[in-house]
Amino acid sequence: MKFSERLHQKLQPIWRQNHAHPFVKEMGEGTLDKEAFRFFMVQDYLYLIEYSKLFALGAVKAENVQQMETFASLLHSTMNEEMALHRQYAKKFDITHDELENAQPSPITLAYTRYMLYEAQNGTIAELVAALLPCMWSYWEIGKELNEIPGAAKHDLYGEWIQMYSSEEFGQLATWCIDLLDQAAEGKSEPELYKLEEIFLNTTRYEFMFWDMAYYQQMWPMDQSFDGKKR
Ligand SMILES: Cc1ncc(CO)c(N)n1
Repeated sequence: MKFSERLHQKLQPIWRQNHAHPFVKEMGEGTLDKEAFRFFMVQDYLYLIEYSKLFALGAVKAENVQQMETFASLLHSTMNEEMALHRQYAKKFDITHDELENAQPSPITLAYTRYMLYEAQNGTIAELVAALLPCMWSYWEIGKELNEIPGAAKHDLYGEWIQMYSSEEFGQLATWCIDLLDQAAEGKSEPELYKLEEIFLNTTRYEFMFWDMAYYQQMWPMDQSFDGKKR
């Protein structure tokens, strides 16, 4: 069995909780609070900036030119295609360039991105990919699942999101990451594979917390007087 299949099987119960999160469900039904989605889009934009750096680090740690090309393509697609979706939504929501530039990460955005960056910077290429794979893979699965709901992909607000993440292009990126992990896990010992599982589990957990953070629009609890603007 491929390592990715083993992970997928083992973590099914936790994986399912991500799909069942009210944010995801309500996006599919078209009933999600607009403000929660706006909050999500801003935080996800900040998330993707840091996430892109994992691909850059992947290119540095790549073990051959072909892997390097894959990471370069992933970096390019994330910054130019996936983030284009966020810029488009920003226009729809009247989120100005200034607001996006000055936006501050929520505690979960900060914790999640820094955790991934820590593993990417300090770990092997396999650990780097284990950290980023749940992101790509779960969004692709969620996109496809929501796309099955009649009318969901045509929804005024959430339709474009569903179209993006259920697209073949996005599926291709997710497949590349799955293949990268299977390649990198080849020949590894059980303790090393266990470490990969642990990282994959942690970012899967963070995925759930990211939905939760957006659904409840959670920022820091006590510093409303600090607006975070760069002066
Ligand atoms: C939090 C999060 N996870 C995964 C993706 C998919 O790239 C995303 N855009 N945001």
